[in-house]
Amino acid sequence: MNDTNDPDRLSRRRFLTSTATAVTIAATSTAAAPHVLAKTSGTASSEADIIPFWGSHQAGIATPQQGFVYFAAFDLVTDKRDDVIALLRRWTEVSARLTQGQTVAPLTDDVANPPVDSGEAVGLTPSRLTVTFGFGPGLFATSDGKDRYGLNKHRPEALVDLPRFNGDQLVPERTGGDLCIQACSNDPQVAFHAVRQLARLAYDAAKMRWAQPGFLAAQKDKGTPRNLMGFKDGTMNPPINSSATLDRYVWAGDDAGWMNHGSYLVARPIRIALEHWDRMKLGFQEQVMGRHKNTGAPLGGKHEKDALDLDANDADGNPIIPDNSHVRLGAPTVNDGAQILRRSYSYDNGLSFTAERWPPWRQAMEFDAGLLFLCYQSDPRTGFIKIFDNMSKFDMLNQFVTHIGGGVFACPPGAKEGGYVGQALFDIA
Ligand SMILES: C=CC1=C(C)c2cc3[nH]c(cc4nc(cc5[nH]c(cc1n2)c(C)c5CCC(=O)O)C(CCC(=O)O)=C4C)c(C)c3C=C
Ligand SMILES: [Fe+2]
Repeated sequence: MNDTNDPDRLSRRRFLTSTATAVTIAATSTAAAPHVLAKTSGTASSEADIIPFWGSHQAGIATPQQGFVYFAAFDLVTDKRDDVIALLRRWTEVSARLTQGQTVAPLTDDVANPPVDSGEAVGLTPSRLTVTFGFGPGLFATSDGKDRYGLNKHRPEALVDLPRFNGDQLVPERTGGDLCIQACSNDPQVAFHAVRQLARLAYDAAKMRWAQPGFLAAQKDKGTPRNLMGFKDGTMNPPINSSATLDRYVWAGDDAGWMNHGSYLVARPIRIALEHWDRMKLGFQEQVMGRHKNTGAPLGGKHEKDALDLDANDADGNPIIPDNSHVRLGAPTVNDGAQILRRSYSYDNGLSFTAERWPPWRQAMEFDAGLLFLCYQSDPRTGFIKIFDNMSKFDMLNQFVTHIGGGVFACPPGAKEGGYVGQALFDIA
């Protein structure tokens, strides 16, 4: 297809000319939102619907979790460093607009060209849209002895390739990626729209590799949301309103060079054998998790926020919170103090044919559903890897869950207005 007939190229040209003048975004409210908002309605963007895009940290990490995510990983298909820079600039400018409730570029009446924006978010509020970018190991790789983008020596030490964990069944088509985008919003159509526009604007520089939408139901009492296993999930997350805690466990520090104020994301789609889980007795489900299902309290406790008593034994001398329960294996005290900021979403991909691995060895269409596990940390070696190494070997939960893909990504610091996400990396290199 020649340049004149390729609609993507035409809209790229129009996009580049229109954004040269169009993008000036004012900083807006920083008002804190309650955890997981219900979907908002109305057409006018109010300050409460807008999360500032520009800032020292990228939004979407220590931001109160929105109701929906659309996560996508991309492969870079260009061999030119300048194309990567242009892509990141374009993605940054457009994301800043979308998070303010604007279209990709001002809409026009030009009927001779594809629209500059696909349009499904027109009339919707941004609903606290955040767009968060990450860089996978492939951005820093060498290929055929050639440093792909001249970034090899700037690959952060913390951006390690994840080891193969016990039980991993990673599908290549749902694993890895040179770049990733996590779009979160209280409106699923807004989150989808954001990734759709950015994927389109990647043109010949990057192609989508895998994607996963997810949801997180708001509780009526604004309490901790429940995952598809029916348990409150997120109770013991480090508090996002404590900057000292975030500095310690989530943000990369002064010694991280261009990643200072950034964070590392580990993303893992985890399929849950819901049909199998639903046949388990309530008492056993609670032993697996180490918490009561109804209240979310740790076994032996009464209230959700009660501290785990890992030393408490029952009358027979057995630990009340079992040795191989999920929460014991995740607790900081058994992981040299390790903590991660979990930002996971349930997912539902419909049904798929499944041959069960347990009696009565049913073969049937089953829910292809689970948890898109997303966690942020200052260093995956002392965060996810430290905790999950043990979990993957001993956790009773492993009878019900399978890690089927994922990746690790360095999420750079936030961009200054007029700059682009990841600029500090390209400016030094
Ligand atoms: C480090 C990796 C972890 C994976 C993978 C993981 C998967 C996973 N978790 C749940 C449900 C719950 N997790 C809970 C607590 C919890 N989970 C992890 C880590 C991983 N989970 C940690 C570090 C913790 C906190 C432990 C603690 O400090 O007590 C809970 C309990 C409530 C809570 O604190 O959030 C639930 C429920 C599922 C279903 C799942 C995979 C599908
Ligand atoms: Fe967990």
